[in-house]
Formats: sequence, structure tokens, C-alpha cells
Amino acid sequence: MSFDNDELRDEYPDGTVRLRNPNIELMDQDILYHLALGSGSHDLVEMFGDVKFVCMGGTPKRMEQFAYTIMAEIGHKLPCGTTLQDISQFSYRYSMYKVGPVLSISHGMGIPSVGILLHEVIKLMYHAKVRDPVFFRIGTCGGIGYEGGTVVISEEAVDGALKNALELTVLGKNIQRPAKLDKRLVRELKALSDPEDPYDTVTGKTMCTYDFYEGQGRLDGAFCDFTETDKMEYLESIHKAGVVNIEMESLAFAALTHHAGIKAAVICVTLLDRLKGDQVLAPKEVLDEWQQRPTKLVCRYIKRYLQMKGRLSLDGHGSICVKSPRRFKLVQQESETYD
Ligand SMILES: O=P(O)(O)O[C@@H]1C[C@H](O)[C@@H](CO)O1
Ligand SMILES: O=c1cc[nH]c(=O)[nH]1
Repeated sequence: MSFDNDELRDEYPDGTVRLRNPNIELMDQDILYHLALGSGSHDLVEMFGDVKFVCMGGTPKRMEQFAYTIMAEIGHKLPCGTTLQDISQFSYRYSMYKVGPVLSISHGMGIPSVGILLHEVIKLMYHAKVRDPVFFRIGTCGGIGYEGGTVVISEEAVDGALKNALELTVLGKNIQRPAKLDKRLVRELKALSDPEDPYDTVTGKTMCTYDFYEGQGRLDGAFCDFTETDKMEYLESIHKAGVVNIEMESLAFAALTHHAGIKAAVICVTLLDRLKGDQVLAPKEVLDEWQQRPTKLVCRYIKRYLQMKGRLSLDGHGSICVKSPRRFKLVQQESETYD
């Protein structure tokens, strides 16, 4: 596993997530309000200490489906007659599912929503003493020059003015956080795309906006003060600058994970080519199938990682096995923890 931000990796050599906030360890307890969890009320090490992958996406449904998909892929078994529990159900904000070493969490729409979640999930990683977690955003986007159904792995995130940083107003002053993503992770994910996949998987710059309509140059919002010519000039200019897709979370996702020294990637599927239109016209069943595509890539990455770590392998009969340093058993037979 590599890190682009080597400075941070040197600073925190044991791989645990350290907070850039001295106040937290002085507090009696830390209430992760929007997750319905707390360091005083829950044994976060026991509950989350084995987490390795944190996968986020906009909707609770997508992330519940992802949790069931990854469960089947890694052969994780639930006790008979049980279903996955939404751990953050009583926050009434986000949904969170845990499947072995994988957390699947909905982040809602836009930078403020994903930003609040990232603060609390990064603190959760810290309280749980998780080592070297990898964060993924599994999302949807508008393509720039790419048809609907194309998978885009972000090389970096830029704002609507092509700035590669998240701007925040803190105590009345504007601060900027670089919105960097892990380059090696981009290459590893791209290498996991299969030539047999019936769609393209591409890499490039992702533009992140604060709005779906005017902010993304749409002509079909409730308001529009520009012409179609203005819109096309803008979209062509960002296309020329290397932007391949537009969505609404990557800037905060890249900036906050980078600031915490956490390796992260953004993988989205395009719902339309914005050079050809504004409205999302694909039927619901098609949209549902497209949304599975980034998920497949992330599943391949997680399975590959677990196989390389010797925690997941195929036995002589083609069944998935989960190994631990102390034991090796068929996961089909019982529920597993990854230690
Ligand atoms: O992960 P999702 O599908 O929520 O990402 C994009 C960006 C906005 O949140 C939303 C707009 O439709 O879709
Ligand atoms: O065009 C689109 C489609 C999905 N999400 C966005 O933010 N924009």
C-alpha cells in the first residue's frame, strides 16, 4: 500500500489514524452525533477495530445493496435468519452497514453532507484504532465527453473554477485544503477493469460543484441566467482542461481524507454525457444497473486485497475461504471476523 502524502505517513508510522485536533483526546467522551455512536457509549474498538475499507455513496439504498454485494463476494455469513443492521439507523441522517472489514455508509448529497460524515468517520477510525484504512466513494456523475454507463476513476478533484483544493471559511477566514487522491490506487483500480466489461472505465479530473443545476451549467433548473452557447463554451473549456466528469462530493472527499493521511479513491458512473444534454433520461432499471458498475471495481479491489493478505482464498473446491493468522476456515460454515 502506498501513500502520496508521505509526510503524513512518516508522522504516523503505525498506520493508525491520528487526528489533527489535540482537543479530542482531552474530552471525556466524543459523541459522533450524526452516526448515533459515541466513544463513551459504545466499545468502538470492539465494534470497528477490524475495519479496513470504508465505502461511501449518496443513497442509503445503494449502500445497503453494496453491503449485501460485498458480503456475497467475500463469503461473509450472517447468523441464520438475520439481516444486516443499519448501525446509524437512529441518527436518521446516514445509514451504515458493517460486513467484516468493510463499512458501507451513505453520505447524502453535496459537500456539507459528506464533509460532516467524513469528520465523524475519520474520528471513528481514530477511536477504533483502525490501521491504514482505505476510503472509497462509489457515486454517480455527469460525463464530459462520455456516454451514460461509463465508469470514471478520479485522478484529482477540482472545483467549478478548476481549483484543486477545497475552500472552507473557518473563523471568518478562507482556508484551502488540497484535494489530492492516491495516484497508485487510481492505477490499481484501473488495472482491475476487465476488457470483457461491457462498458468503458476511464480516468481523469473530476469537477465537484456545490449545485446540480446552475453550478453544473444546466439549462433546466428553476433559474438560468446564461445561454446554451455560454454553457457549451464552459463545458468545452473544462473538457479541454482534462475534466471527464462532474459530481458533488469529490472535493471534500479528496481534501479531508488527504488531510487525515487516509488513502482514498472516487469511482463514479456517468448518468449522461453533459456535452449532449442536461436531463437524466435513462430508465430506472438502466440507472440501477449502471450504479452497480463502480461497485464491481471496488469489490474486485477488496477481494484482491484480502486474497493478497491471505484472508480470502479459494479452496480446492472453488469455495471462498477466509484465513486469519491463527485459523483457516470455510466462511460458508460460520460467521467470520478478520483479525
Ligand atoms: O453518490 P451520488 O450519486 O449521490 O453522487 C452524485 C452527486 C450528488 O450527490 C447527486 C446528484 O444527483 O449524485
Ligand atoms: O449530471 C450529474 C449526474 C449525477 N450527479 C451529478 O452531480 N451530476
